[in-house]
Amino acid sequence: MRPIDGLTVLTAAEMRTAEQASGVDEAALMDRAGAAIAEVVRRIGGGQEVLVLCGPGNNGGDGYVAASALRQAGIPVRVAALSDPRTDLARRARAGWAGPVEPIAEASAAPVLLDALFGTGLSRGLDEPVVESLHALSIRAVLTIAVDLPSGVATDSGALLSAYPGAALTLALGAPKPAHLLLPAAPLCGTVRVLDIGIAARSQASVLPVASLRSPAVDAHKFSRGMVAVVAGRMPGASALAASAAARVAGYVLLIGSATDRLPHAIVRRRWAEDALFDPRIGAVVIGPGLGPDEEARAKLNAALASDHALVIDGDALRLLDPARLRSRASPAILTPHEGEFAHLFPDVKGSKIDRARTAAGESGATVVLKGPDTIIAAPTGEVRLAARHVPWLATAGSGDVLAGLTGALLAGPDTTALAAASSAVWLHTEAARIAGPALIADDLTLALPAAIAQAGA
Ligand SMILES: NC(=O)C1=CN([C@@H]2O[C@H](COP(=O)(O)OP(=O)(O)OC[C@H]3O[C@@H](n4cnc5c(N)ncnc54)[C@H](OP(=O)(O)O)[C@@H]3O)[C@@H](O)[C@H]2O)[C@@H](O)CC1
Ligand SMILES: Nc1ncnc2c1ncn2[C@@H]1O[C@H](COP(=O)(O)OP(=O)(O)O)[C@@H](O)[C@H]1O
Ligand SMILES: [K+]
Repeated sequence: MRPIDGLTVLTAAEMRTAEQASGVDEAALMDRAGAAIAEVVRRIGGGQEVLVLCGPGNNGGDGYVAASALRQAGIPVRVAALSDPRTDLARRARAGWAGPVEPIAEASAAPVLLDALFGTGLSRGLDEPVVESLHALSIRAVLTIAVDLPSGVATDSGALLSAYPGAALTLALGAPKPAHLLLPAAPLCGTVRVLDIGIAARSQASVLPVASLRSPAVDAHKFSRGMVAVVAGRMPGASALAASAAARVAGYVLLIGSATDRLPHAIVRRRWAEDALFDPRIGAVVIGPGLGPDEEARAKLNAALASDHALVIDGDALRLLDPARLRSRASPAILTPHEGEFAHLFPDVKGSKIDRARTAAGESGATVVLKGPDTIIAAPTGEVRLAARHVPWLATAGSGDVLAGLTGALLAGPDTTALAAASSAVWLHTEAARIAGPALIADDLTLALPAAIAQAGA
C-alpha cells in the first residue's frame, strides 16, 4: 500500500492498456487485487464484520475475491450484490465465493463497508434506490473503503455521476486515476493509497511529488542563486507579497515600480522605466500581481514580452495577455490562471481540468498552472502534474501573489525547467499553508516558507 505522491496517473483507457501490456492474465490481476484489498481490510478493520457490496463488473469481481480472502482469514464477512456478474472474470470470482449473496436493498449494515460496486467502468449515474442503500449502509458503518474508486465518480474527469456518501479510504488498483485528485471526486475518496498489482504504469501525468530543493552550492553567490524582477503596478501590496515570497528562494529580488512601506529591506527597489528589464542578470520576471488593467500595465507587459527573460505571468497580466504572443518567444513562460482567468485566456478550450490545462499549454507553448483546490500544472510537451494535497485556507486574497513570486524565484534558479519550477512552487505553497495553519493570511505564507523549504530537503 503506497502513498500517491509522485506516482503516474492513469485514465481508465490507459489502465486497460497497462493491464493488457503487463503480460499477466486478467484473472491473476483480479486475484492479486482482491487479495491485496482483503489484507488492508483485515489489518485496519480490527476484526469487525465486513459487508462487501459487489457490482456487475470487474470492480464487483474484486469484491468477491476480497470477500473470499477475508473469510479464509477468519473475518466475519457478508456479500450483497447489485445484480448477477456480467463479465467472465466477475462470474469466476463470484463462483469462488462460498457464502450467500443478498440483494443490496435487503442487506443490513456492518461496521466495515467495502464498496466494490463500480470502478473504471462506470458509465452513468447509479439508480436512485442503489444510491439510497449505499448511503444508508455507509451512515451505519464505522469505516467505508472504496475499491479502486468511489462508486459514482467518473474516472477521468472526477465528475460526480451520482451522490456518494464519502469513503474514509480508497484503494486505487495499480495506479491513481484522475478522479482521485480532481474535484468534486477527490474529497469523497478520503485517503487514497495505491495497491501494487504488478502492472507498469506509463503516462504523461503524475501526482505532484514532494518538492526536492537543494541548499545553495558552497560556491554560490547571490546572482548564481537566481535574480528575479517583480514588476509592480496599481496595487503594490500584491507585488510586495510576490517579492517577499521570491526573496525566500532567490538570491536577489528586484521590485520594479511602486512599493509598500513594509517591503523587506532585502528587496531592491527600482522605478519603472522602459529599460528597467534590461539587466542580463535577471533570471525571471514576475508580472501580474497588482498590475492593474490600464495602459501603463499594458506597456509593462509589452516590455516583459519583448524581453528575453523567462516570465511568470499572473493576475491582471493574464487579462491583458494574448497567449499567441508567447509562441515566438525563445525563453519559457509560466501562466498561473485561476479558473476565471483561464476562461478569459482560453475561452474555447473545454474538457476535464486536465484536458483544458494540457490543451492550453500545447496551444500557447507556455507551462500552465491552472489553480484551484485541485491545481494542475501542464507543460507544452503534454506532461501534467496533479496536486494531491488540499489546504482550503489557501483560498485567501494574495495567496496567488505568493505563488507567482515563488514560481518566479524557482524559475530564475539554476538547472531547472518551467515544469519543475512550477511543480516545486505549488508544493511549497501548499506546504507553507499547512505550516501556517488555520486562519492564515497571505503574509503568513511568506513567513512559513523557510520551514516549508526545509521540509523539501534544503
Ligand atoms: N481488467 C482487469 O484486468 C482488472 C480490473 N480490475 C477491476 O475492474 C474494474 C473495472 O471493471 P469493469 O471494466 O468491468 O467496470 P466496473 O466499474 O466494474 O463496472 C462496469 C459494469 O457496470 C455496468 N454499469 C456501469 N455503470 C452502471 C450504472 N450506473 N448502473 C448499473 N450498471 C452500470 C456496466 O454496464 P454497461 O455500462 O455496459 O451497461 C458494466 O457491466 C476496475 O475498477 C478494477 O476494480 C482489477 O480487478 C484489476 C484487474
Ligand atoms: N479551496 C482551495 N483549496 C486549496 N487551495 C486553494 C483553494 N482556493 C484557492 N486555492 C489556491 O490559492 C491560490 C489563490 O490564487 P488566486 O485566486 O490567484 O488569488 P489572489 O489573486 O487573491 O492571490 C491558488 O494557488 C489556488 O490554487
Ligand atoms: K468502487
